[in-house]
Amino acid sequence: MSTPARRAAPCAFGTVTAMTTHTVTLTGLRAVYGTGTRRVTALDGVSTSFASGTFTAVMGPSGSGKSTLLHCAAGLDTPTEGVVTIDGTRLNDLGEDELTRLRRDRIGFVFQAFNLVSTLTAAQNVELPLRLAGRRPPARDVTAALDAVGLADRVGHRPSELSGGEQQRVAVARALITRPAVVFADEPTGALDSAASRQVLRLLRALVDDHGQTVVMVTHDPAAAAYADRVLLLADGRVVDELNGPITAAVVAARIAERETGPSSDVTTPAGSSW
Ligand SMILES: Nc1ncnc2c1ncn2[C@@H]1O[C@H](COP(=O)(O)OP(=O)(O)OP(=O)(O)O)[C@@H](O)[C@H]1O
Repeated sequence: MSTPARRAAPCAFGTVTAMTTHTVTLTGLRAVYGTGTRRVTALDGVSTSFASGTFTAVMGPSGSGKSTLLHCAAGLDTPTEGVVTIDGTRLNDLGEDELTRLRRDRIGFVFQAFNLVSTLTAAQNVELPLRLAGRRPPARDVTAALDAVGLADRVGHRPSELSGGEQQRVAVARALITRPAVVFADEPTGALDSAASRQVLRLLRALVDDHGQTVVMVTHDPAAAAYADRVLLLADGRVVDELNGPITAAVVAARIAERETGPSSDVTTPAGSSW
């Protein structure tokens, strides 16, 4: 699957291969909660990076540290140790106000529970991050954002007047309105039926392919992970496996099953996979 980070770019002297840059870099992340008998190591030395214009799925058993990884990478949580860099900025060096600004301006969030404001219309929800930053986006920008997620005809609808899939697409439009460096999605299809899930996943995929957006998504669902370019598998707070394209739901499911029960012989792994 081609992505903007890997595309060959034309230039005055012919064609050059674009260099991969990494929008998000995590180095030696540890996250420890509680003390004494209540002490939990949620992340235990995670180092990885997310290339610009790529789609990464983060998977692993319940309690393996997926949400903690996402929250630390997004500056919502502070790791006990380690460094997070987004778009060249070290989060560790930022004060609370600067961190709030970075989250608001450079990061898009999509959560399982859409988190829309029920009294606001779709358009008002989309423009909310900019309003909170004291900016008033032109109406055409808001309409364009809703158009991009296939909801140009739902601009004036309130969340209760939209289906779950439509609400999540409003949340994706809201995540994009600031043109963020990276979109973090925490189980974005967890509350959706399979048809609505596919729409949201196709949308995230299209953002990567057509606009060079960087997307990092936590999911439990191998079918959702199959939309990604790369799958990271966590266990006990560590990255224990990695799968690079071509990725199918069957391959992801087989790799997860292998980790739980040992190798299976009935699913073949495509060349290039590297768990
Ligand atoms: N604020 C916190 N205080 C104490 N322990 C926490 C906190 N946040 C997470 N943990 C613990 O850290 C571990 C990792 O949690 P995390 O939510 O990152 O896992 P997860 O892989 O996202 O799980 P799930 O798939 O169930 O959502 C768990 O054992 C959890 O109980």
